[in-house]
Amino acid sequence: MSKTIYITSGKGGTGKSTFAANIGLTLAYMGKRVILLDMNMGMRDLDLYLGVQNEAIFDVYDVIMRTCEPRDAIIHSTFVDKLAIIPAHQGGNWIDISRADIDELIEHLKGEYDIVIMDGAPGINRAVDLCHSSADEVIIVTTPDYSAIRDADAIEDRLIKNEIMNRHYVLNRVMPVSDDLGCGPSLVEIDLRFRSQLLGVIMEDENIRASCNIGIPIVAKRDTYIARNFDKIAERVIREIL
Ligand SMILES: Nc1ncnc2c1ncn2[C@@H]1O[C@H](COP(=O)(O)OP(=O)(O)OP(=O)(O)O)[C@@H](O)[C@H]1O
Repeated sequence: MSKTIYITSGKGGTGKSTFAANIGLTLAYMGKRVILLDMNMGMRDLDLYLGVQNEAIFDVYDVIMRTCEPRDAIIHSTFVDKLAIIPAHQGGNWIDISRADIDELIEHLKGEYDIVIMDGAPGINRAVDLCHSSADEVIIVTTPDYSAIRDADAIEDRLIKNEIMNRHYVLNRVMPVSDDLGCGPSLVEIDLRFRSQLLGVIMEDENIRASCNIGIPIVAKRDTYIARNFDKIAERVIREIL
């Protein structure tokens, strides 16, 4: 059965799009048919991270506004044929979009893909409310900073209020030294605070930042510790979410 995952965060820049691109590609390498929807209207990055920015003609907003058919906006990844993406609009207006519009698009895509991954906007806003209600599962991406965790708490509160019970979180940009220096919360402290299940931990790594800049997701390099870590996270997605 096909599933929809919504990726969100409290604070901006925690690594949602980086995570979406890499987990999407990893799941596609594992044989799943995956489509990534960039729902961060006006702030699109996912097409850049997958190196398809020059192929984008139509986008999610065009599909929802019926300017084009979904197939016209779908871009196929060059890394593996089971991965596709619909980019976000550079402008667009969430006021024009209803929950029914998003549900209709997702239902259509679920007919052709095993997993629909929505890469969302940070913070609490109309976009988040509309998208997370249409998802089977929400993944919160946070960094191990007190500010990011406090903002992630606020997102969790909102999800709980809206009765979104299927929730995981990913801890991204972890630097081992911060524990030793006592200048950040420990992983145990963070896990105790979350009311969602831990899906995975990703280290701060310059190679991840560089891979975003060149449009080649880091997991495309299969023989790295980062690709092996994403394999483990993807196996957990398959076991606990799909
Ligand atoms: N584990 C990591 N190690 C190093 N750099 C990272 C890591 N994860 C993400 N980054 C970098 O952090 C920056 C922000 O990442 P990204 O765009 O994925 O965040 P985002 O949460 O989607 O942002 P926004 O809230 O604006 O949508 C990018 O430059 C990315 O390369």
